[in-house]
Amino acid sequence: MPDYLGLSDFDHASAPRTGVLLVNLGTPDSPSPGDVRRFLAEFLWDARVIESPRWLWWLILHGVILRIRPSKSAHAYQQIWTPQGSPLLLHTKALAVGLEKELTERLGQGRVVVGLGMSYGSPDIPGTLERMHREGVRRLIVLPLYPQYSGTTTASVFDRVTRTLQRFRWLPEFRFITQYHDDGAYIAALAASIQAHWQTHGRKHLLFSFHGVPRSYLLAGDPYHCQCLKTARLVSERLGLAEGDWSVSFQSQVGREEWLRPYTDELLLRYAKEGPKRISVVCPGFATDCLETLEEIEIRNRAPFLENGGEAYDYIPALNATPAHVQLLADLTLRHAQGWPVSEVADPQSKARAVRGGAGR
Ligand SMILES: C=CC1=C(C)c2cc3[nH]c(cc4nc(cc5[nH]c(cc1n2)c(C)c5CCC(=O)O)C(CCC(=O)O)=C4C)c(C)c3C=C
Ligand SMILES: [Fe+2]
Ligand SMILES: [Fe+2]
Repeated sequence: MPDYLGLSDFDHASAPRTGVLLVNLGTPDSPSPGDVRRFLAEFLWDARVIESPRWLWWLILHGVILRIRPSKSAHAYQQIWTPQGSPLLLHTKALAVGLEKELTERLGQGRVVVGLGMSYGSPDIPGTLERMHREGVRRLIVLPLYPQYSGTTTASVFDRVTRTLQRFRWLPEFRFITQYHDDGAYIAALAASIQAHWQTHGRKHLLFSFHGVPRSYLLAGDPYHCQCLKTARLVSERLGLAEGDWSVSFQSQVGREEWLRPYTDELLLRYAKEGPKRISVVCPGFATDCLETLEEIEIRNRAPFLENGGEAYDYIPALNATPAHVQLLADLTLRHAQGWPVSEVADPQSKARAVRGGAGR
């Protein structure tokens, strides 16, 4: 018999609340090889991330990758780990706290709950959704923190959320934000953060580096590549950049398959030798700083660039929990909540009815 999750102690006088589930990729519990291995085993087993035939991929993953990669990645994580934990988790938590505060100021105390879930690792999506359900969330907006849609990330969030909701007896109304790559406030926030960075560090050639995906996913219809290019173009236009002042590349390739090109590390080496020799790198696809920005971009790519003829290299931080980021996500969320009675209050009569006549709602 199915055992659906229900609320047998439901308080009929409680007001329905709107919930926002913020989702990010996830991160290991610690930078130890064991914890990194557990994280990679979950992440890289996701068929949205690696589309190879399951049996073949299982052999490669367990026979090769999980024997080699965890210690290499653990070393990288150790370089960016903070006393409070993983940067990705810290920034995403701060963003969730900021968003709940902002939405509470706009909608009123107790109307909205912001939960945080990670696709892989903790806090996990099922645990957070169950908590939000118990806290009275009857309308749910899921906001994956991926401005550009990709099957590898956004759709993976959808799979996890809907798999969890399939176990619920009482489903919330449900909206899912698939992307915000050309949202005006997102573009403006990126442009303002680049402008502010240049005011202190000087203006340079702007390289937009996005996380890569296998090129075969683009050819199969994933819109990610187009959305990355559009984000970069809109930010450049907003900054008033000329064509030669900016470029786009893709980072973090894994394996031997062809990924989206040009590759960030190769392009930087070419720029170091041939120019432009003064570069600012920005990574608009990452809502928060993480291993891929702090280790790969800020640390790992710097020395090869400067040792091969590059003259200046800076990394412009992600939007993280800045007020501009909180505001734009609050605007985005409320736009997607349109038509919902977010100011709905508890029905004072309903408890009496419930006590007298059973389920009186
Ligand atoms: C192997 C396939 C991978 C695909 C496809 C992929 C797509 C993808 N990833 C992000 C965002 C992040 N990825 C991060 C780490 C990371 N990514 C992969 C592999 C793929 N990503 C690996 C193996 C790792 C772990 C680190 C490593 O071993 O290199 C992170 C950072 C996590 C952290 O803890 O800080 C993010 C964020 C996007 C946006 C994306 C496709 C669009
Ligand atoms: Fe990744
Ligand atoms: Fe395209």
